[in-house]
Amino acid sequence: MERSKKTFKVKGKLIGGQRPMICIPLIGKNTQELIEELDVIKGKQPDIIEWRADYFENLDDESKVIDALNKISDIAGGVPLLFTIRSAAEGGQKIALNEKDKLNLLKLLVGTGSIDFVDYELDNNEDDIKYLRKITNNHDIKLIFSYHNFEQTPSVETIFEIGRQAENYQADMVKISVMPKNMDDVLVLLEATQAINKHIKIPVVSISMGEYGSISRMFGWKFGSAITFGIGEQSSAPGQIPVEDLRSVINIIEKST
Ligand SMILES: O=C1C[C@@](O)(C(=O)O)C[C@@H](O)[C@@H]1O
Repeated sequence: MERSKKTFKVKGKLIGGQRPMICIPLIGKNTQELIEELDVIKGKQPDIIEWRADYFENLDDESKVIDALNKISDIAGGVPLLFTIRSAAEGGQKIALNEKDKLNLLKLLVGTGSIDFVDYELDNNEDDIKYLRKITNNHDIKLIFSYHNFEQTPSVETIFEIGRQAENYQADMVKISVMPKNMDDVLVLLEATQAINKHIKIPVVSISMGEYGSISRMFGWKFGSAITFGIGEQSSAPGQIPVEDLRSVINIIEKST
């Protein structure tokens, strides 16, 4: 496979290399739930843990967020932490913060040194995207620009352009998660993944969601997807499969190819 893209390491984990990283999302709504979830998840040895903070019921209370983050970071130990407040428009929970509050919170968290990556939707305002790139760069935190479509799978060309847009905004990676209506759509996502992997210089994470798409979570990495999301305790998106199954399939494919 042609590989002109940049890879990078976070806490010793190679992102964008030959083997996909397994990420487990945390979706607890309070600190206690997060700790319990994390205890289970830690035992499953994820490469990355994602805190989907849009599920956290006290997101509008900075001290509670910092307290939860400190606890998560302590328990996670050396496992890289991805911080995501998924927007409601792209499948996240409704939150009490407006975009300005959200950016202020992100600025605060980026300065703590406890998170390794931030995910932010490409659909956001251009000034906000550039601002977030600036503050994450200042703290050497990796930034993922993402796109989610729970309705359909856009064309290969449109998905490719999303990758290009993220690269132009100087993302460290691009994440694209789309809903297929049939297996043709799954192929569209895989073809676009391969094109981005070949021609765009940042690692791509791609997901075809739902029942049709769940196979993309198992072998999308062979087409260039750098991270796959699996269920540790609870699913955070349609079509996710348990991490144990994901790891078995990846091992089998790796052994036989
Ligand atoms: O963007 C993604 C991908 C995802 O939506 C999935 O389909 O596995 C799961 C989310 O938690 C994560 O933020």
